[in-house]
Amino acid sequence: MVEILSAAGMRAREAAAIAGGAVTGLALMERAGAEVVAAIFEVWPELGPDLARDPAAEPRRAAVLCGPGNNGGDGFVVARLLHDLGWRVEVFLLGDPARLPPDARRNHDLWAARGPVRPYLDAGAAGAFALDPALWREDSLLVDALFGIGLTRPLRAGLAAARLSRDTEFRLPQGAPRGQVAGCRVVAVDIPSGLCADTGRVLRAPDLPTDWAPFTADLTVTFHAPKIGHLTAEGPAHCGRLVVRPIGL
Ligand SMILES: NC(=O)C1=CN([C@@H]2O[C@H](COP(=O)(O)OP(=O)(O)OC[C@H]3O[C@@H](n4cnc5c(N)ncnc54)[C@H](O)[C@@H]3O)[C@@H](O)[C@H]2O)[C@@H](O)CC1
Ligand SMILES: [K+]
Repeated sequence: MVEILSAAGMRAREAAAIAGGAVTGLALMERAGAEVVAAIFEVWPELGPDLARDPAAEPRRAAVLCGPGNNGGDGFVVARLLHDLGWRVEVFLLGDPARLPPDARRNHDLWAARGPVRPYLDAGAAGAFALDPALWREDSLLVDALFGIGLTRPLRAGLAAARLSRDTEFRLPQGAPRGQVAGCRVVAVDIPSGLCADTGRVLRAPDLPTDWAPFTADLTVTFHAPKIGHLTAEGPAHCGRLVVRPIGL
């Protein structure tokens, strides 16, 4: 029988493994990020490390959106691994690096030795996350690592920022279209940000525009077991292809 977990159930698994000394949180995060990258290449082998690729060819591109918790930490791992495979990676952080939890902070710092961390939102600005649509292609990746199973409060308008899905425009929070990103592939780390892992519903604050939706992923890579939110309510419409990968729990 397939095991389906709540957020609390997943946390209990992780906590038991860490408390039993079988693994550290940092090792779990490294595995989670590595499994996301492995799943990307498994689902889209045409994106995989290709030693025969023309060294003069333009590198593939990824934008990684990292949130303020350990989901963001997974994102920093993904960014580092793709970078080290020769991808051109842009990283955006929602929040203050100094307030990241320790494992996420460690992976932030490992990334920061490789490239800049740009703000996902600018104080007072409509939104800092913006990519030049001309540079984004069908083999580019947008990695959504803003929130995972730790999304506990309703999303407010200011945080909802850009919405992006394949073949649609991406928008700033106020809804102004910013351009087309033709065919860019969207990968959600653990769960598309904005969905509650226990209900599959978007956690909406009253000020969230009614037409706002979480990133619609082409691929969602979750860890150990599917969560209730992947399979119910608004979950299936936002997850795209759901891949469950082991992380050693
Ligand atoms: N050891 C671990 O706990 C592991 C966690 N992993 C990853 O970590 C994730 C869980 O990490 P966390 O528990 O840190 O949770 P998240 O990273 O999902 O989110 C928590 C952060 O989001 C903030 N937040 C919650 N709701 C918000 C809202 N509406 N608006 C703004 N901010 C909000 C919280 O204040 C907190 O800073 C998993 O989904 C998975 O991706 C994996 O790395 C495997 C190991
Ligand atoms: K996510």
